[in-house]
Amino acid sequence: MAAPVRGIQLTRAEGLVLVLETPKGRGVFASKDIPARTVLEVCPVLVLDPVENKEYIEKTDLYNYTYNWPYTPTGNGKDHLKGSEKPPTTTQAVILGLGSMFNHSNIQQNVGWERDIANRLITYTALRDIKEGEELCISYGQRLTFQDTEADEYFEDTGPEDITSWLDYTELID
Ligand SMILES: C[S@@+](CC[C@H](N)C(=O)[O-])C[C@H]1O[C@@H](n2cnc3c(N)ncnc32)[C@H](O)[C@@H]1O
Repeated sequence: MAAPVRGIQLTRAEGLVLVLETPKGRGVFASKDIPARTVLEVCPVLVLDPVENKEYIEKTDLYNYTYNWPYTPTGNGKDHLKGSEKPPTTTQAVILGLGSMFNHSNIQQNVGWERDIANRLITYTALRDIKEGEELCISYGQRLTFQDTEADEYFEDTGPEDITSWLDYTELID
């Protein structure tokens, strides 16, 4: 009998489909009801060298797919960004698997994610019960690199009385 394989358990929940043409490009949707707290996907990540990221990746479309990731300086001085005396403590990471396909929503965020720094993984989990047909969305935060298709809805939802949201909104369209 073969020895058991030791490794990290990878998960992809059932009931996830990739829809190719949505107003946000491709997106992940539920093809069946998904209960809250379901682990949707465990994604390995590729942590980028900060200098390579700055010099190359940031100039490509991949820039729109990377996540912030902590960086431990090598100590060899080769990871200093141009003009900086100190090595960076953060870099960017490319998320493999379905992780890179989750679109952003401020108003319908239903997926949370957590970094596992030591194992270079991200785990995506359902934040609430998700109904068949819903898009699965994470929040990218407030500083977006594109025009949010839901920005108007977000504004209508929060209203100008809510000064914090108003400021967030103006930041998005700057
Ligand atoms: C990580 S990718 C997500 C997958 C992407 N839709 C695709 O087709 O490859 C991020 C990109 O998706 C698009 N996107 C994500 N959320 C969006 C939103 N709320 N409004 C408009 N575009 C969005 C933007 O083009 C963004 O740069």
